[in-house]
Amino acid sequence: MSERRTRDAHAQYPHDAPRASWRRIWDYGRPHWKALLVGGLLSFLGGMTGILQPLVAKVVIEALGAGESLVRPLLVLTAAVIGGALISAAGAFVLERTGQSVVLAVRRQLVSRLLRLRVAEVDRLKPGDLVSRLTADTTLLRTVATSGISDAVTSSVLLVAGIVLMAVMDPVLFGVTAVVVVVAAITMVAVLPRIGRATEASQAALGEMGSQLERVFGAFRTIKASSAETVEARRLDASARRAWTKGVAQAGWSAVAGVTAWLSTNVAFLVVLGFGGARVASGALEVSSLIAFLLLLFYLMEPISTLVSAATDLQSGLAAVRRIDEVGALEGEDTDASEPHRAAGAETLDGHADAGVTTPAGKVAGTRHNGVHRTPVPGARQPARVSFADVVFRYADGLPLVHHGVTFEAAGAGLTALVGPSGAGKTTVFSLLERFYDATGGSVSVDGVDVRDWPLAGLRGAIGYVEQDAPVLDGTLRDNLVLAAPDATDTDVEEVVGRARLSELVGRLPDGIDSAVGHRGTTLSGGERQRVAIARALLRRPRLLLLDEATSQLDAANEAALKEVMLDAARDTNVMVVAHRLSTVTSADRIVVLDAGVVRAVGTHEQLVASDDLYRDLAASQLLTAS
Ligand SMILES: Nc1ncnc2c1ncn2[C@@H]1O[C@H](COP(=O)(O)OP(=O)(O)OP(=O)(O)O)[C@@H](O)[C@H]1O
Repeated sequence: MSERRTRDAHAQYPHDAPRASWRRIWDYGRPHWKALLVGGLLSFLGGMTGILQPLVAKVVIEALGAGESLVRPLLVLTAAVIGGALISAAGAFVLERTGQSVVLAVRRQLVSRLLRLRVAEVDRLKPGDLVSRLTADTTLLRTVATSGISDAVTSSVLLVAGIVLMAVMDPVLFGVTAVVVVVAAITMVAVLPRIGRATEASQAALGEMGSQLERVFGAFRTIKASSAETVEARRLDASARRAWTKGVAQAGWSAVAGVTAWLSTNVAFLVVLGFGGARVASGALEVSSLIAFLLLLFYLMEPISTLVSAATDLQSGLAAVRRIDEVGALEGEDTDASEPHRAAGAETLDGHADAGVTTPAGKVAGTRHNGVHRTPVPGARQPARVSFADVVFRYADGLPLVHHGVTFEAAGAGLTALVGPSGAGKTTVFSLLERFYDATGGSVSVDGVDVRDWPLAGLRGAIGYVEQDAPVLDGTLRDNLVLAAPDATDTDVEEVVGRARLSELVGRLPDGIDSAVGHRGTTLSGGERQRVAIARALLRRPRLLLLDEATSQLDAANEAALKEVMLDAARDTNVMVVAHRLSTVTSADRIVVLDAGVVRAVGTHEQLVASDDLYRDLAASQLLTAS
């Protein structure tokens, strides 16, 4: 059951995601190799002082037997103990600091990657799971990519040094020890991969819990209103239990690894004591040599247990790396989308009135897009020309077609309304223009150039988009307004606040435009959120303004006022609206009637009332007649 769940979680990610390997963990540590080397060396030196102690102890015992002064060897021993502790502590700090740096670097990479994912990818993934990959999985990497690596290396070196010393000291006793250690090593090889698998399943269960939480808090009021707290708590509890079960399995296997290491050294200790004792009794071995051998074995316990926990951590790290790399294998957008808004605006504000001079990807002759952003020319802003030519589209393989060959033009300034029944594919038209998705067939073009040939930043910089549910982000009202136009001046903001009829709201809020609006704008009404979203889009001074049901929650007075704003904007901007309320669109310059993924008619309100049955029915159902 849980195996299946883990597989389900992976099924959303590409199958060609790289399999994590030890080398992959090293990839994370490599940029910090100098710090790793210093930290590793310090830890190694600290460990070496420990391993030298049996040799010094041998000297002390021999000095005791010979009646010599113990002061010197004891001073050396004390210096070795204190010095070793200090050196080990310094090494641990350097490694821990490096670990934090590794996590920071991975988180930065992941954040940048996540924000550049294609909308299509994010639409099908669970945000809670992505968040857990960014937080919990990167945290797992912290110790692994640094102290994990250095512990594995230093403990191995110490172990080898100890083994050589033991073999030199007494080959017979070493042979006895080796038998025990080999048995333990075989057990380890069987146990360690299970720790990795259990960790991965446990992390996946955590991610699932994050998704459930995100689901609950995304619709908290609905859950309350549906009295669904208990049911939802049960679902969350089930995820928590799965995480617990996997965590316990991981702890169980780690315990097996730990006890194997402990038993092997202790059994070896006892065997050496018995066997060595007999050899001392028979006169084949000096007492001091037996004590030194036993002490050496004793001191090797630490590198052995460190090696085991490093191997355990590395297995957990592999699990984390697999989950992080799965995000890396998701499809991202063209990197140019990260260009600053100003740069994007500069290009698009130049104005591309003439066909052929627009050069989004340098494909069309004329003014080349060569990375030099010309200063915007006031008044030179030209409305965008939009054209859909036989566009065929489905959201994903296996899903039905949404557009079956959509063709229409919306060229230049003016108001174009997309109307039609629910599910006809109106919002999808906007998603294709913004390149959230790419057409399966046909061509979507802006200014005569296929949107796929535009630099993304340039394309999106030309568009102001108000989504259907007018999202408002946590932050202040000002943060929300300048989101798409960070360089807007106070005067610009004030002007747009007035145009979007937000002045009264700003006057009422305790800190005016700098008041916090709460998570998802919960302190605002639905209509206020829509006006904020419209103001945000207007502030960008777009050449193409897309409004998806942008006035659906406004009262009559505000709707009428924003209709004026829309018509005003349409004088020098290509404004496209999706509206169910035909009152919003009667004055549109052109109305495109979409039905079941095809354009069935284009015309003005009067023309369509006269010529198109579906439009006439839509108009009649809203008590509208041609004026
Ligand atoms: N992300 C998506 N993944 C899969 N299918 C989707 C996705 N978004 C929309 N659809 C489907 O595509 C079809 C068209 O959706 P679209 O949102 O474009 O319709 P619409 O005309 O805007 O509808 P409405 O007026 O109800 O908003 C619908 O059948 C919808 O279920």
